[in-house]
Amino acid sequence: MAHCSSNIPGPEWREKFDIFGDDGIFNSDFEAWKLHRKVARALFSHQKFQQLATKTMQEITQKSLIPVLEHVSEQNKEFDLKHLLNRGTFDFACAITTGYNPNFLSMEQPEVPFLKAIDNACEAIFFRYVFPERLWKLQKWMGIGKERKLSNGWRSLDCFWEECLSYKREKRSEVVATTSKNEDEESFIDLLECYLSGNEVTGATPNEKVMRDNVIALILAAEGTTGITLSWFFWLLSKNNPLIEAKIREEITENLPIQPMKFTLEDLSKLVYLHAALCETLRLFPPIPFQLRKNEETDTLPSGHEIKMNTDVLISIYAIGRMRSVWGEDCYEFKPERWISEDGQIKHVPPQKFFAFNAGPRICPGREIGFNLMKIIAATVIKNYEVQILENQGVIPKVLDANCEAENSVHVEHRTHRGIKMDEARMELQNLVLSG
Ligand code: HEM
Repeated sequence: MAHCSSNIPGPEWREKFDIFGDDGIFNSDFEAWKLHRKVARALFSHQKFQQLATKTMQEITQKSLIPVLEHVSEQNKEFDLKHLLNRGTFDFACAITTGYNPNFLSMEQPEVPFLKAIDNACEAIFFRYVFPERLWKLQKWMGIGKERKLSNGWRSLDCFWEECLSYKREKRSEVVATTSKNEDEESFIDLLECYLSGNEVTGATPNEKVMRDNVIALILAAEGTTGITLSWFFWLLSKNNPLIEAKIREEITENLPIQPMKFTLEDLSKLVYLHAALCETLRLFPPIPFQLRKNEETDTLPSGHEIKMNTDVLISIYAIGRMRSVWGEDCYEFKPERWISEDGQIKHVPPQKFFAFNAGPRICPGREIGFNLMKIIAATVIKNYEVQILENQGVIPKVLDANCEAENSVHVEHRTHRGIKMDEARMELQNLVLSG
């Protein structure tokens, strides 16, 4: 197989995902990307960052999630779980990135323009892929349709960034002014703190655009993935055999302390069955359902297909998770057992097969943090509550409506279940879309 540079997003990707900025890890290539990648890895493995992540996870479950769930369960109220989980994971992502927990997961449920902006942006970006370039560029120029929503979303992201930066600067000047530093704050670092203090993790303070783009990228990377995976997880549990939920509950009872619900990372590592159920959720509903890459040189795929230079290669992660040839005849079934080896541990599945975290040089560096966060939230909910999904509401992944009426597939969240069980031929086709 010839040299393949398909880990490079390329200029078209950057143009379509412009809202996330040219100067962050998501949209950069080559040397610039290598530098951002090095920073991300150094930060995620830093002890003080990991302490911040663990402390934040505990705080969000104790001070925000449990009070809200107590309230709704006492009142026997129906509520939007996805909404709640997105807020919790957003608070988490914001705290580890900027040191600021906006407390959007609270009884008050304040408006979150950032989340709305992201939703609108994703809709508009999808539209940019589905419709001819000239059409969306015209809309952009005229400031109408989805492009208008996108530019409003852009303003919300920038406002949010300004808020985080002012908060951080104020905090830092308070610390300098009082000289009596708060022990807790002194012992943790977040990305913005590293940038502003010129910490060895990030090096000399970069310009504001680099900070903005990477802070937004990290918030998106952590929030947009974990919140939605947890929503699918609870939905799959309620739709499938109640024995799976019972098994998870039993595992939690056996391995986690009773009160208070304070888990260590070691406790979490004992939750093998829960881990397996989360992997199974990610296989069936990967929160990043496709990847687009640009080929720098003419290349040959393992299937024998030749792809010409500068070809867009669209890889459907969603389809790979549902192929019989990859996962077997039972590929549509929700079976945590497929992830557990004979000695009761999680099986190693190569990333080329389990693609939810990507594979190769751009593989997700936040996988462990993501699993820990999801395990804490899932364990807290399952141990204390029973989640019942309301009947008669269709649920379908937003960007994957098989019939692909663009308006509906992006606007409508609750619909009949059509489109999820697509046949394999269609999957194979979706798996590789080549355009010259
Ligand atoms: C369910 C959890 C998660 C899933 C399924 C997931 C999946 C992915 C995928 C598929 C990519 C590749 C995107 C691309 O190249 O287009 C990615 C990249 C990335 N993820 Fe995650 N992610 C998760 C959680 C997290 C968390 C919690 C963090 C941070 C704390 C994180 C940080 C990142 C970063 C920084 C990148 C960019 C890496 C690069 O371009 O080199 N992720 N993730």
